[in-house]
Amino acid sequence: MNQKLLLTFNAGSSTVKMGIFALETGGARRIGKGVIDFRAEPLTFHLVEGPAVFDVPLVARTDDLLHDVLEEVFDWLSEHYDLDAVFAVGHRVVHGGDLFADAVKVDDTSLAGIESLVTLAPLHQPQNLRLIRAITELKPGMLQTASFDTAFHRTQSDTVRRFAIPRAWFDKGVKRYGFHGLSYAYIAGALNRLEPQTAGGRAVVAHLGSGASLCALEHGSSRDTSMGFSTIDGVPMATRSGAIDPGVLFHLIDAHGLSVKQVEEMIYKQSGLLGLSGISADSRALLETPSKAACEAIDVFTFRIAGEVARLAASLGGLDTLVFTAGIGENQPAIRRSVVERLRFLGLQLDGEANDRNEAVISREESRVKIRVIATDEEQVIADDCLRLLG
Ligand SMILES: Nc1ncnc2c1ncn2[C@@H]1O[C@H](COP(=O)(O)OP(=O)(O)O)[C@@H](O)[C@H]1O
Ligand SMILES: CC(=O)OP(=O)(O)O
Ligand SMILES: [Mg+2]
Repeated sequence: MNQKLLLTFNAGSSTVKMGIFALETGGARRIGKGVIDFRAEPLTFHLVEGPAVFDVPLVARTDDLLHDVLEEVFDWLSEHYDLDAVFAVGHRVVHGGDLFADAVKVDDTSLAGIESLVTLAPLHQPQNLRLIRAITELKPGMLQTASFDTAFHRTQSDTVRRFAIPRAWFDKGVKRYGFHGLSYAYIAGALNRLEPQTAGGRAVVAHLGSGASLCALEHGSSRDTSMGFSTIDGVPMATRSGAIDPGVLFHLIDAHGLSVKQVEEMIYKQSGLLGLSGISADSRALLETPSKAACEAIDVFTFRIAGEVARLAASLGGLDTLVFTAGIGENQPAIRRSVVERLRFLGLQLDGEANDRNEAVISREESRVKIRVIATDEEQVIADDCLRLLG
């Protein structure tokens, strides 16, 4: 009998990451990964199968229905894998609000719940829903599960989750939820394997990708995080502003006549590294560009990240471990160096050579805080959730 397969979808703000997992005794083992890059023109499917890497330009366009894109990707995948052996599909869904404390099977009820949260994550939730619907259409009867970014943060106290606005709004759901929970769950598991006694103790994890946030972990449980009600809050990102004085938004609307939609577009899509530099949303490009604006964009980015590490350390009452993860955190030594240098006053000491080589531990022996680089794997968390739910 053919080996059973499981697919995972992780729709972020700019890419859809796919995982192909084989079912084995003991769990799901990754055998392939793909990325559909919505920033590329033409749309590109990037497949990694062991040591082999394929880059396939797609005929489908960015504005085509996702199901056209997926059909083309599945055609391509079927040359490498027996797609008839796929027994389930697991999805990352960014917002679970107060409705979902854990991963769920997708059915009419859970789908309605996911849909009711669209306005809370306009950059992500619609894409998550489009993927679920496209699979339902392309593979009728396929078992699907949803794993929520927000669920990991449900261990936070109400003090952390409250905004200082009239308290009735908290009861109506206006509160800090936190995101990137699948990534933090993976890192908490990795810290637990590395340091079984303490799971890193009081740890701050910096998830720095296109979207970026930081999380305060106490022995592996979330206590605080930089993203709050929406995926805008916290540190600046590729195209999102990060936390901004709400007075700026009132001013743009009242004094400059911008519509709420225009402000939303600006804050989600034209700000962050892109807005600050006027050059690129990709920190790689900015580090290579010798211009004042590019330098300033990186400076603001690392300044705000270091500030958030210090705030979260205060939230934890101390700091034992700092972890860098996601695209930038795992691969960009210059950004890590700049963040850590700003935190020397907290006793952080970087091993410059280990940092330049992207090693697993990049702090010096005498550093008061251990600094680690851990590659995150949100798809593994989705696959594990999916297996657990479907038994
Ligand atoms: N190999 C790499 N080297 C340097 N930077 C990278 C690399 N891969 C990704 N990045 C950086 O990480 C960002 C994307 O991170 P990622 O975690 O994949 O984000 P997301 O899941 O939010 O799309 C890119 O914009 C780029 O700046
Ligand atoms: C929540 C979020 O910002 O996700 P991503 O980094 O994948 O865009
Ligand atoms: Mg991501």
